[in-house]
Amino acid sequence: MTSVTSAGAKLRQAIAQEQPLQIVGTINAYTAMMAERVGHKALYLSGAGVANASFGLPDLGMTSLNDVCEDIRRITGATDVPLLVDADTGWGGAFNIARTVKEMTRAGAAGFHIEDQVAQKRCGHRPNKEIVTQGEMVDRVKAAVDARTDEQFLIMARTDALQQEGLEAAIERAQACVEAGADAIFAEAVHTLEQYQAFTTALNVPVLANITEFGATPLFNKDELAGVGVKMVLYPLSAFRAMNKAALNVYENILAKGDQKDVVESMQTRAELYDFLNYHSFEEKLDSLFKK
Ligand SMILES: C[C@](O)(C(=O)O)[C@H](CC(=O)O)C(=O)O
Ligand SMILES: [Mg+2]
Repeated sequence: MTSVTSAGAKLRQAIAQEQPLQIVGTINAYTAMMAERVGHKALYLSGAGVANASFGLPDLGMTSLNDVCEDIRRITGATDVPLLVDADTGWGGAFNIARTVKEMTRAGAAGFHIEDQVAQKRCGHRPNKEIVTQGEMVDRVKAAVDARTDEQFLIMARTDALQQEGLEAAIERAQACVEAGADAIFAEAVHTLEQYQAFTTALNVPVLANITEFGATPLFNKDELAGVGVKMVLYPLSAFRAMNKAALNVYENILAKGDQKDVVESMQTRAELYDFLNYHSFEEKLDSLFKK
């Protein structure tokens, strides 16, 4: 096996090895550690996740490059698994996109996806999205490819064109992005396996399926997606949604009952928490460094 050095190289290797590669959203460093421990080979930092979880904001292009880089650093500082990052629209013109590539690489990201929505973007599964021209999207990709400091950093082009312009136009955009140097394609808000098949047949780079809940895409199984040539399956906010529901239940219970006895069963124990954190090895280090 060739030696793997950069985060980008690790992500490319994972895409080549896993069929398809499952990429799970991790909202913070600790959930990333749990995902790593149970065996996930690729992690994801969601733009919606940064906005919702870190800032209490909707996913409408209100967070900045620095906001996202802070969360990247926290996750890549705690795990060795490659992290794919949501770069939304790249936050501006060619030079801004170049900074996005460089800063995300410095923060430890393995790759990003950049999309063809207008700056005032929306969640990909909401109605009334607006997209930039194919030419402008191709320029975004070119700027990203040109700015790479780690040649293995994965540049994934996301197209939101299916909703407004239909399948053929979306595929044509994706092809233009590949010609401009995109390493992979994120086909957003796809409805059927046949549509995924059309993307994968037309493209000679890996295609990602975004299997986000309560959206436009049915919850296809990874084997169904592999069957139509999809190489990466994304679960951007699945754990976040589950965490939110669990937390809400705890808050409501404490208020209603005056204690948390009824919800303790739903909690991760202190021992489990410490295990994922390698807490005891830190304590042992303290003991050996500062023996009384
Ligand atoms: C993948 C996504 O871009 C994200 O920010 O996680 C979102 C996910 C979601 O809102 O469910 C998107 O698909 O736009
Ligand atoms: Mg997003």
